[in-house]
Amino acid sequence: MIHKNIWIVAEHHQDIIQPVTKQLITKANQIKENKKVIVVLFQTKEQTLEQQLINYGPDEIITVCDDRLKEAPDSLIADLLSQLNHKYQPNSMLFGATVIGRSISARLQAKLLTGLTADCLDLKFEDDLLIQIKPSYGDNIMCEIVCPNNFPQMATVRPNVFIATETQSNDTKITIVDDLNFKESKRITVYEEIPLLSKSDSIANADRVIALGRGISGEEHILKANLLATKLGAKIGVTRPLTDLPPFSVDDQIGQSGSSIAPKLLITLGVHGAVQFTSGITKSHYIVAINNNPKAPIFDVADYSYIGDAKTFVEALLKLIQ
Ligand SMILES: Cc1cc2nc3c(=O)[nH]c(=O)nc-3n(C[C@H](O)[C@H](O)[C@H](O)COP(=O)(O)OP(=O)(O)OC[C@H]3O[C@@H](n4cnc5c(N)ncnc54)[C@H](O)[C@@H]3O)c2cc1C
Repeated sequence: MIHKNIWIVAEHHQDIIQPVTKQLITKANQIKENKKVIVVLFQTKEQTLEQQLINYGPDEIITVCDDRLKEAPDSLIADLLSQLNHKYQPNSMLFGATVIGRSISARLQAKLLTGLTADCLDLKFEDDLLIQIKPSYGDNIMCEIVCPNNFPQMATVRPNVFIATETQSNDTKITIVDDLNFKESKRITVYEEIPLLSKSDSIANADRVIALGRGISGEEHILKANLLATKLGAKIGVTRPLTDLPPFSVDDQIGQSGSSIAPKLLITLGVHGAVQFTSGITKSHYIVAINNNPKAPIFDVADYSYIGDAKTFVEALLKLIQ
């Protein structure tokens, strides 16, 4: 079926399919209408990562199993995807907006001379047209981008803007492709693989998060908030102004230009609630907001509110749970 299928390019590290791939499968299943959701999986012969994908109910997995993929640079993966695209002609191709997803998708888009929307926060279809929704104009508006004249329609999507849901379905078709042309490129030799512990992954996947804003900056208060986080088993995230303060960096930032989080419990301390921050916390289950300004917009999204001094609140809570 030409231009009818939604492709998701699977990302995996150390034999683990990344959460963004599962999130994209769930989202694609929700919006697919009459299209099929197909995951493209590149793996070595000893890897068997299909089951981790089947749990999320794609209609089909197209897998390329080849030991040359172990050391494949992003340019080779883009070339293989280009060959697959010419063979199957999908409607759209989705990637995680990760370092790898961004690198491969941009290379592929240049080869295929089609459009690519980076960093989408939402997707929907109008018939076969993929509506790619992302912030624009300094993140002040959400705009809808379409690519009506070229296929595939390509987008990268920020991790954690969708929730991955496992399904019971067991009828995923597996298609093995073994006739691709691997262009010789021996530019990379992998000697060892060490997992990179990214702080942004850890707040994005944390069950409990304490978010610090400008209303609680100051070394002593940050130390106390850290102590509270340790006691609650929470990770610390920050608003953008605090990324300029040691020990924080952009890796710790929550919001539109930082990480989207989905914890069961989020406590915000001295956070105003600018839309650029709140757009990254919409998937939180319970939000407890502490701010000394009763008109702070953070209270509009909070389940529980405390109007008062965030430092006093932290000290009182520390006494309660010691
Ligand atoms: C293009 C763009 C992208 C952006 N992306 C992001 C992003 O991803 N994430 C992000 O966070 N921001 C982002 N911003 C910045 C955002 O607009 C806000 O400026 C920022 O979120 C404000 O951070 P804040 O709430 O810590 O600080 P402030 O706005 O200064 O708010 C501090 C709050 O603390 C309260 N307060 C003060 N003292 C106390 C106290 N003792 N106890 C309790 N409360 C107190 C104040 O009442 C106030 O509400 C972006 C901005 C732009 C233009």
